[in-house]
Amino acid sequence: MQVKEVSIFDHTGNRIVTDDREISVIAKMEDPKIVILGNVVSDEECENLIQLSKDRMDRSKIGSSRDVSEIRTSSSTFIPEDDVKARVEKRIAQIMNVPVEHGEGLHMLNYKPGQEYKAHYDYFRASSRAAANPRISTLVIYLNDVEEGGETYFPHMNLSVSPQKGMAVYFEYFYNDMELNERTLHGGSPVIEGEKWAATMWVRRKQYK
Ligand SMILES: O=C(O)CCC(=O)C(=O)O
Ligand SMILES: [Fe+2]
Repeated sequence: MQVKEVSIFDHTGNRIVTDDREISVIAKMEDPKIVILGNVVSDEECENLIQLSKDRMDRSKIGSSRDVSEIRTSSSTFIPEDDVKARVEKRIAQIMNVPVEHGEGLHMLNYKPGQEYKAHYDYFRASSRAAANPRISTLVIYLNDVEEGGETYFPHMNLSVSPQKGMAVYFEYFYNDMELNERTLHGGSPVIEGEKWAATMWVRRKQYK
């Protein structure tokens, strides 16, 4: 008999009650656990997070050595310390069921039409230095509605999640069965019309900050 792997995401029911907000569980998949969540952040928080990072993204473009990677064509930045960021990160920690110090901090992504994040794993290679404190789970929060494209897709699961303002997708990849981890291959498909703003939280097994 196969023993079921343990998930960190052990919430039951249709709602996750955090200190300051009720998150709704829209859909859930097992092996690997992938959960679609609603009402994760308010419209105002979405706008605040975008505002906080907008200038930084713009600034990063002024630098001449802007990395052009075929894997990730979006622009990105870690958000500076701020009350809204702290509040949202605390809530995320409760949703992801890990101490806030295990999180890497909200990472903002902005995709313009044609920009994408090709299929990848969020976990580190076992041989990498970072693997001493591995990533174990991810939450991608959508901060705006995208007219067309920009889905988060999981090719091995035949699953694609449409970006909707305030919603999020959770997945984890610390399983003993490596095949389950490999199923979390995912990407952000190209934005076709409009633009996409998202915030990612990658979580480590041990304290990170
Ligand atoms: O933009 C997305 O939908 C995916 C983002 C992602 O995979 C990441 O930030 O690691
Ligand atoms: Fe990713």
